[in-house]
Amino acid sequence: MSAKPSLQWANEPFDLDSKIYVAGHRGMVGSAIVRQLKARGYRRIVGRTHAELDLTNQAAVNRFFTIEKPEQVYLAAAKVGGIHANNTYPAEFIYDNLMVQANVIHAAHEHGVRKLLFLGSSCIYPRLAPQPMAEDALLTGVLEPTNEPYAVAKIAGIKMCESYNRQYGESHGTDYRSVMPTNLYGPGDNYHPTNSHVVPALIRRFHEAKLAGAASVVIWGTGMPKREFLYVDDMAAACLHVMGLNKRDYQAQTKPQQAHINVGSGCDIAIGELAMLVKKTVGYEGRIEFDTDKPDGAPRKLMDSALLRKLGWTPAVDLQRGLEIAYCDFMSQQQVEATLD
Ligand SMILES: NC(=O)C1=CN([C@@H]2O[C@H](COP(=O)(O)OP(=O)(O)OC[C@H]3O[C@@H](n4cnc5c(N)ncnc54)[C@H](OP(=O)(O)O)[C@@H]3O)[C@@H](O)[C@H]2O)C=CC1
Ligand SMILES: C[C@H]1O[C@H](OP(=O)(O)OP(=O)(O)OC[C@H]2O[C@@H](n3cnc4c(=O)[nH]c(N)nc43)[C@H](O)[C@@H]2O)[C@@H](O)[C@@H](O)C1=O
Repeated sequence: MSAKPSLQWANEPFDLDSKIYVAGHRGMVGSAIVRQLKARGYRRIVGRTHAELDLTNQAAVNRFFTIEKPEQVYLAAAKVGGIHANNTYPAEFIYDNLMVQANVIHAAHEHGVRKLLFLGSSCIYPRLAPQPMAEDALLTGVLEPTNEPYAVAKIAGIKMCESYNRQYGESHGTDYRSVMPTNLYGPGDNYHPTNSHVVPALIRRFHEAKLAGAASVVIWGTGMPKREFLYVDDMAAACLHVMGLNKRDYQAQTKPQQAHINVGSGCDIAIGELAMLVKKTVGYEGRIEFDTDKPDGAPRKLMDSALLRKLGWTPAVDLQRGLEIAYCDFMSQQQVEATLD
């Protein structure tokens, strides 16, 4: 076994022998976090699939922590979906997310985990928050109704991290942080035709229209809302960056007790323009139509990620390049599915 570096406890994430639990390690973000951890030489990464460990089951989560004894936790497991899924299954979105995060965060505390990273979402901010949305916009207004249950669960997750830091920071060294990702996309995304987010949904729809020779493709809503997109490997790099920040440096930049920090690309784009970009990436030549009976959701969700930039993180993959990689990923998933048929 290699010797542990003689760093202060706040730098423990750099101990490559530290045992790290990535909850949701097969999801889009969780698998990207695992790729980054492995690339940086971390040797002891543990994960469980949903079938192996249902994180809504408190007793099972406690058993897992007792057996595995992780030293750090990345909490990337959640009930996730786009505007239609959030609007159609609100009970599942609030129940599953509250249970998963309450069980994992509390079990982490009970089992002596000092470093935990919780993944929230940009939808925690009010529907009409001033743009770009800074961290202190939290709890200043009314939420977007299509995803309010999910947003309320995510706000509870942030407040759990802050509360455990407040109560146990001094006595136990508890240092739980939260990152608020903007809309993400990339390898490992969910390409479901209706329950997915806009980027994977449009990749599938334009691809299928190209194959079918369809004259037009329908985009939900007016095409006017603006969204900020971030490539998933940039998100994973941000997660490791935030986990690795020295506690003193982190707290010097954030407000007392504030545990959440925004992660965005800094650029947003109207959904109509995004549709044009995906159309070009896929090579579809027909028309685009808009179904205005479908919800638009929030008019704009651009995050102010200045804090994280100041702390040394910058994204590397722009939207055009990211969409090309995502389309290749979709094609390879299609090939795997065809092989399994
Ligand atoms: N995708 C996006 O655009 C955004 C995502 N986020 C947040 O990022 C995080 C990761 O999202 P993403 O990777 O996209 O989501 P995915 O749906 O790709 O992955 C979610 C993971 O959670 C696991 N999971 C869900 N429910 C349970 C459960 N009850 N027990 C055990 N495991 C469970 C799934 O396991 P299995 O695969 O085994 O079913 C899956 O691995 C989430 O917290 C999400 O809210 C935030 C903003 C935007
Ligand atoms: C990440 C974020 O994701 C969800 O919020 P959202 O930002 O509204 O995400 P979305 O990707 O589903 O939609 C973005 C925009 O795109 C439009 N749109 C057009 N055509 C399709 C389409 O075919 N599918 C989808 N999903 N949207 C479409 C759609 O009408 C909307 O205007 C949250 O519920 C919550 O989960 C959350 O945190």
